[in-house]
Amino acid sequence: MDGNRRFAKKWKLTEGAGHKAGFLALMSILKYCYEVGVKYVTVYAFSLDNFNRRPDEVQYVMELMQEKIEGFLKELTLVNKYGVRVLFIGDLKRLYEPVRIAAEKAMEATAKNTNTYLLVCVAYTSSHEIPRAIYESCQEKSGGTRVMNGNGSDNGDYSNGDGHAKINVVDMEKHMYMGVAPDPDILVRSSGETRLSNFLLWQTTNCLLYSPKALWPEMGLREVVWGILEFQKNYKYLEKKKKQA
Ligand SMILES: CC(C)=CCC/C(C)=C/CC/C(C)=C/COP(=O)(O)OP(=O)(O)O
Repeated sequence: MDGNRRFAKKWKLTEGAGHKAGFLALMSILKYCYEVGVKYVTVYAFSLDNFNRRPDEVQYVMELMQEKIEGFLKELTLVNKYGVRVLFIGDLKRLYEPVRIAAEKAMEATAKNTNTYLLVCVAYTSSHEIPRAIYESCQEKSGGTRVMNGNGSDNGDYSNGDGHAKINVVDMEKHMYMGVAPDPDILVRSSGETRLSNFLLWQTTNCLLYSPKALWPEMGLREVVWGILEFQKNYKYLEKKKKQA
């Protein structure tokens, strides 16, 4: 969701108002996605790197998240009627505690829904997710026992006993935060940016990158429809690439 602060600057608003406008845009995009039948939507709401921003901005975004998740919890009847399951993805212990508590409540309250999935990446970066999945996979394979490697020195490897941790893609995907969802078909980055910024690096090998010029708060139905048309145009090619992988 790139461009909240630039949107604020453009309209001479406070930075916080830019983030609020970003949240409103998110709500309308989610509604359009629901209407056109997108089953999985993943949003990059706050990266681990975003914690390095000015403390007052971090606090503002955390408070905004808390307010919105708590508001969401008050609408559970409607949420469950539409069958929306919400999952917060990332190193949740890095969140401000009230946000983490509200996020955990939202996950628990929607855990049985299967109609549509909203994955909210918070305190997330791929460069945290991938090494963590390697570590967890190795630990699982070695039964959590730290063993000596081949030359007898304990270098911190987790191994199955012969000096090598035998992990594969299936092990890794089991331990990825994003293992709960299929790989995305389209990655939308607003503001015309084409950098991935440490988002879903493992999951986007055969994914279409779509980068509309609109700043995130300006995103609307036009961008959703255009993104889907772009995907349809490239569908056969992307499917062929997936099969070759
Ligand atoms: C509950 C829930 C999902 C809440 C979402 C809250 C929200 C809108 C978070 C976005 C924060 C953020 C770092 C946006 C990126 O724009 P930017 O600040 O990097 O803007 P810039 O690219 O113009 O600098």
